[in-house]
Amino acid sequence: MTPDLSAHATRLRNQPLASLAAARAGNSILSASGWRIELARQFLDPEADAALVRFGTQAGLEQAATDLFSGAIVNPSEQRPALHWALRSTPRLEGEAETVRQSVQPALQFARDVRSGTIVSSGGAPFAAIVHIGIGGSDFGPRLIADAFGDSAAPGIDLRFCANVDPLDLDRALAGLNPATTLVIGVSKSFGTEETLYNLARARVWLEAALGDAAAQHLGLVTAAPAKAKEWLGGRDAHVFDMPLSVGGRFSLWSAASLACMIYLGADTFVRILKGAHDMDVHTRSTPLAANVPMRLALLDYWNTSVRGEPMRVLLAYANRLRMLPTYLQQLEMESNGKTVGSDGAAVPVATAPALWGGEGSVGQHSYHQWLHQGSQAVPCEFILAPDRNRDPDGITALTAHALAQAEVLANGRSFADVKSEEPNLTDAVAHQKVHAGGRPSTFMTHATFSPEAFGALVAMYEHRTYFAGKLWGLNPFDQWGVERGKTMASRLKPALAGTGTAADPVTASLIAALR
Ligand SMILES: O=P(O)(O)OC[C@H]1O[C@](O)(CO)[C@@H](O)[C@@H]1O
Repeated sequence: MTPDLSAHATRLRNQPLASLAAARAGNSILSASGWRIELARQFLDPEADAALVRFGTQAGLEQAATDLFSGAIVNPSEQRPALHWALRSTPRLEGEAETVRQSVQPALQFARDVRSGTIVSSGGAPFAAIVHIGIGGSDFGPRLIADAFGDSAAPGIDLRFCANVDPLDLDRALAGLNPATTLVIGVSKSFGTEETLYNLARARVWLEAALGDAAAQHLGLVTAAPAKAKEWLGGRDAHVFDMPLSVGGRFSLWSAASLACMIYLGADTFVRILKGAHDMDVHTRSTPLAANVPMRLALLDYWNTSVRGEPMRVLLAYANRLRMLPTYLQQLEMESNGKTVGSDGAAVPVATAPALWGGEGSVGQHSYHQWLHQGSQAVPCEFILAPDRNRDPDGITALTAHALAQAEVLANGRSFADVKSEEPNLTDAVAHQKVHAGGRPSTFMTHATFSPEAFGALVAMYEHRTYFAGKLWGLNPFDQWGVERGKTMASRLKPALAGTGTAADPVTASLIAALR
């Protein structure tokens, strides 16, 4: 961290956020793809902003963009480029990037064929249900898309998701479905994830019990490991789709991994999502740092977390369509930058990715907003206000008013004097309990006409932000070695759970003894 940045942070730390914000109201706006991003309520002023931009330039953010979009090896520990952006590129590309771009087409065509009735169930009836089986990046993205635009889904198709190895999850997903008209889609980039293989095996038994060999027509597999999928099929047939190796799981919602959504929502809606994301790619690769939305937001993350020491960021999605976005972004940002060792193997000298949590506005106001307003931590918040404009105007006005009010009160607070002047009959004891300290910084994002394109652009913005933030921390945002140890240990504990082995750790051993 440059002494320059920490000096600015110290200088601004005790300045009232309300006055800092008032001085910047309306002139600290970033915009791209129809998204307007207000940064006035951050502990920043023009000097600190300029210092951050200088820091970003020195850190090579613009070169990082060139590296990403030129297919350079930006994932050194796995020696891979990160080509998720190619999946949504409209212009033709070269080499591997073009292969990645083309990889979406077979899934889109399959979706069109299912919707048109060209592809039907083994008995000839149209598919009436889809069960998407996958976990992590092979689940959160498709689930987010399906939930965000489910109101425009094809009538007559019931889409269910299953991720957990808890058998109840699949039982619920299959409950009441008829195997004869159900399509099971298994998504696993590695085709090696225990939860997904467990659920897929059970689903296959469910299909085969009813359909015998015809079950193959009811099974779709999306993976970057076709050989493993073939082995798992054991000579059976199935619809198999490619998921490029150069696309990280948590960056894969643009790929065939979202086949279930392509069928459920229609290929056209999915193509609109890709178009919006591509639009954000064009902004990201062509806009100088100072006005580059993902780069500036990555610098803001570095500022709040590594310079100002904020351990978390709270995402408040004031749009029912985006109610699953916080969960999706938890994986994207925390699995990407939840690390303390750089891609060079050295310890990173500053705090890295903040804990990200949040939920749907205004629902969260009746839950954790009490903590946000009067808790002992003043955490940075991020508002996304993007309701459908063509719905009941009273509701839209109310939602908008609540989002604006929350951001204002978090920043400006409410003093004891304000409380007493507005509610003079209160006892001092109660009046003090109504004081809001304020000083809670926030970013406020709005979009005039939320749409599949706006959605695509938003998610792509977060992807690039995550990449650039990883760059500022000197991390490799595309690997996730930290998830492996738990998986290894889980398989090592199974013999002890079965009573045919022992657990090395005494606490685990006593837990197993109690469980058995
Ligand atoms: O798509 P796969 O290979 O089944 O992996 C699922 C998820 O598991 C992880 O590897 C974490 O365990 C994620 O990165 C990934 O999205």
